[in-house]
Amino acid sequence: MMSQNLIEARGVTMRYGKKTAVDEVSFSLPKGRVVGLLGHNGAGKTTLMKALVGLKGVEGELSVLGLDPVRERSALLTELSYIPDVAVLPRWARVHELITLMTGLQPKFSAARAKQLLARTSVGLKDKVSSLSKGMVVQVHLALIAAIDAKLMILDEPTLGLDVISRKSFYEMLIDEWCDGERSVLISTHQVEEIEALLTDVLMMDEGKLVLNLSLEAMESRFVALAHDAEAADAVAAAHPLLRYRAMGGKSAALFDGAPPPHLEQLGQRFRPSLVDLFVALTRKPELAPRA
Ligand SMILES: Nc1ncnc2c1ncn2[C@@H]1O[C@H](COP(=O)(O)OP(=O)(O)OP(=O)(O)O)[C@@H](O)[C@H]1O
Repeated sequence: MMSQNLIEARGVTMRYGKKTAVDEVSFSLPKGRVVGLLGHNGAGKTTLMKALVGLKGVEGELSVLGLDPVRERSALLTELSYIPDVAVLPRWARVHELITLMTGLQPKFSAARAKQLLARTSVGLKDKVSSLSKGMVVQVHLALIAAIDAKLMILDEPTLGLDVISRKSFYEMLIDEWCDGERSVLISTHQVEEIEALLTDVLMMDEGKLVLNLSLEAMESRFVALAHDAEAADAVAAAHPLLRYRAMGGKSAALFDGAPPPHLEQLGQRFRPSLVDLFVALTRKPELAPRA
């Protein structure tokens, strides 16, 4: 029977020569989710996304929208909205020409919908791509792919190089205009803080491995942060938290997977850890990683 999930990955491994870029990754992506794919530079995010759109084959099992991404790539591409990390729009083109181009290329693309989405932005249909700012180009790109009637959108670092206002309007357009409770979107990004409020789920990669696959709700009930005074530091350290850090206001804090031991709870104050704290705890900082 065909799976209800938009993505099913079982033991997906991907290599470049001897380098394992994606290591035994398994996850399912149901409909109606906004999933953040997080990881340091080189963690394997782009490589995994390449597999999802059939640009690179995998060892293991991978199904996207019920299709084999490599063998059934052309069918898959009509059902998918995708912006790669190297996305460029032809600089010579005018926006209305891009709409015409998409109409010819994508059976599920709606020109009327693209125009409606562009009306949200300050971009005109007659504008040339070369005259647009980086932020405007990314908005045009989003309008074009969000006008595809698809169930799944894959965005590889879509807001790279944009200022905070442009990033905000990008995500607003994505959530308002594309997410409808049925469609799902998988977004890779380094802007962990900014994206936390948008996400329903998080996938965290570290050196090719999936180190966390969790809904934000589950994250809140599973991980506990404890703010404590300096005097409690030794007792906290003895309980081997995932991470010890400075929380807001400079107070010492520790992050636990599960409830901290009862004797510690009395020494501190529980608070909700942020996704950034969890990210730091679960992924190694590249500058600290020993290289073989
Ligand atoms: N074409 C390639 N040939 C050889 N090795 C590659 C190639 N592309 C990526 N790699 C290696 O695979 C690993 C994963 O790279 P990938 O680009 O998937 O990481 P990423 O998480 O997307 O990083 P970033 O956040 O910097 O974009 C890295 O060690 C990288 O050096």
